[in-house]
Amino acid sequence: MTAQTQIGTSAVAGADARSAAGILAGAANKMDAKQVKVYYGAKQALKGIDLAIPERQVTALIGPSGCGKSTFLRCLNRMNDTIGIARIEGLITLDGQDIYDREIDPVQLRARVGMVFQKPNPFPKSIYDNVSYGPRIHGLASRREEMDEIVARSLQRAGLWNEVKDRLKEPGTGLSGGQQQRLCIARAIAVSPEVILMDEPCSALDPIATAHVEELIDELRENYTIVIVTHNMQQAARVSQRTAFFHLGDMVEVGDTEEIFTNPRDERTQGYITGRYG
Ligand SMILES: Nc1ncnc2c1ncn2[C@@H]1O[C@H](COP(=O)(O)OP(=O)(O)OP(=O)(O)O)[C@@H](O)[C@H]1O
Repeated sequence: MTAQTQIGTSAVAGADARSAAGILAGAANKMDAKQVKVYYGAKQALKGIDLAIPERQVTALIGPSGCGKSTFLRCLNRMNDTIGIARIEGLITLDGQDIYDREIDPVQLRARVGMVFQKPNPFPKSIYDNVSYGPRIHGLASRREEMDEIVARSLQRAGLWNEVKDRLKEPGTGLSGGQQQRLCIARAIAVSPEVILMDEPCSALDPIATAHVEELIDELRENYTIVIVTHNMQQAARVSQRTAFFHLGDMVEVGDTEEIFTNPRDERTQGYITGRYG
């Protein structure tokens, strides 16, 4: 990252920086973004985002279409590296370590910072193979029984085990949309990530499947740090403890979700959450 030296090591910042970022006392920051700017060619999509991601909480990113939420999310596990014209400046740390450091292998990083996409995207493989794929390439199981154990545990954690335990050899693509999304969550969990990024994970799901995934997100935060992009304000209010409001490439404000929804400081946030625009 080019701007790293100017910015210095912020890492898991001290109490002052933490309170400046609005983080509750006592909650450690799992990730920290300082002055993150993203350009797609000549177009600037993020204008210098400062945002701390507290550990074992759900942080929701909200804001009107095109404001840069997905771009920011993709910075957190270097998915933007795969977009040729994307250029990133600033500093992002995971447990205090610069994730854009030359020493960091993006594949290993993405095992620690997993991602669930908007449209469920199971591989054209069996349910079992969908979940075992990551552990296999990362060498997490040496024997078949160990892999069976990882697959079962991941599907249980994703709330899907009871529905699929008798059909693990069937294709993942044969499941319903909501089940496919939980399969993708199981696949993300299988490599034991520390952070899970979710980009509008319920937008392709019906209300019942959405409720299922929301319950799951609530359970997962016991063990994982979660960042979710959502257009659904009720969803942000239901599942997250922290909410950050993005607007035209800026992060306008961040705070406790309840505070953001009941007492926003900035009139742009207020306009958005009351439906005046977006
Ligand atoms: N791959 C890309 N190439 C060029 N421009 C892009 C690319 N991805 C995003 N952008 C642009 O960057 C800006 C931010 O897009 P981004 O998808 O991050 O916004 P968003 O807030 O997630 O939007 P939405 O809610 O509609 O998904 C937009 O102007 C978008 O057109």
